[in-house]
Amino acid sequence: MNISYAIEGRHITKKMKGFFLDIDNLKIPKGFATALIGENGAGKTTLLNILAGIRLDYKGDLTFFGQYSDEEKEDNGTVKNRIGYTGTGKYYLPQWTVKDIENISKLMFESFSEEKFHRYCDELAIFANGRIDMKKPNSSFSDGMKTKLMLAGVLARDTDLLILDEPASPLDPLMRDKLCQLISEYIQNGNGEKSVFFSTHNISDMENITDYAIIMENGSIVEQGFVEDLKEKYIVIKGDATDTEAAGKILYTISSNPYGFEGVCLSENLEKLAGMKVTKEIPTLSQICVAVMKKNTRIVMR
Ligand SMILES: Nc1ncnc2c1ncn2[C@@H]1O[C@H](COP(=O)(O)OP(=O)(O)OP(=O)(O)O)[C@@H](O)[C@H]1O
Repeated sequence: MNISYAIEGRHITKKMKGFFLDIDNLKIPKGFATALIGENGAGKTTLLNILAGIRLDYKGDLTFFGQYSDEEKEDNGTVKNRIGYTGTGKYYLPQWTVKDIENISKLMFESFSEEKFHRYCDELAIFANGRIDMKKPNSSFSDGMKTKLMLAGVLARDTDLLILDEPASPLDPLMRDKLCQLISEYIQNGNGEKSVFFSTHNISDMENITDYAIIMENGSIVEQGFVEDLKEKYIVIKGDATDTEAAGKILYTISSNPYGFEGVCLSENLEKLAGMKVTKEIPTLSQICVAVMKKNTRIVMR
């Protein structure tokens, strides 16, 4: 597969008190949905803020759309217009009404379409009665509604890259499903040119639309790849209690009870389990992520 990249990063570092972001090689493939996964405090928001241009105090080199450096992105409105961002913080001021958000978005972004904004407000069920209340202030929306309003705002523009920081977290299950549908449509309508990079703790909910996954731990990337490749690299193993101890020495991660064990194994180590009575399963992305996070976490897991 000939892959090009929406974002490439080299030696991205950012030092904060008690935390060091240190990413040697970052690649966000173009034309795909990439999930950024990691435990609390791993550095996901810090990284996304650097990529979105919210945080500029970092070291390293970034290239956007295969040609623009980060400085060029900051100086070049065209590049910024191609990127949409939603965050977990206060992106729209509390006193802004929906009309203000619409007017300010129109001023800031050439491609912002009122018609699309209204359509996405409608699709995302931002207004309970189905009628858009342009006078409603941002402060009067619930957290989920605020996130949906931000999503309607970015989707109303003609962008090539969406950077979404935990878009699913405040959404109800129905809206998570809707979010997946919208991300999927965005990628599909882009003919290989549009990409989405989102962080999430809701791996199972977002698994269906995730093409590429990046797993972070303590400021660094500890695993990344296309989901289909990761599902070949790792395998789920289940076996009897009599083999728990021996399997524990081979498996990547293991959990056990008096009846048996379940764990994740690197496929390349599978032959080392020869002689044990085990069953094998293709892992879900969620199982891979939990295994990689367990393996790399500094938290003591019982
Ligand atoms: N403004 C700041 N000043 C000092 N430290 C900060 C600041 N912002 C974040 N940090 C620290 O940087 C580390 C990474 O934080 P970050 O918000 O990027 O993690 P995260 O992976 O997004 O976490 P979560 O999943 O909980 O949202 C944490 O240790 C955090 O305390």
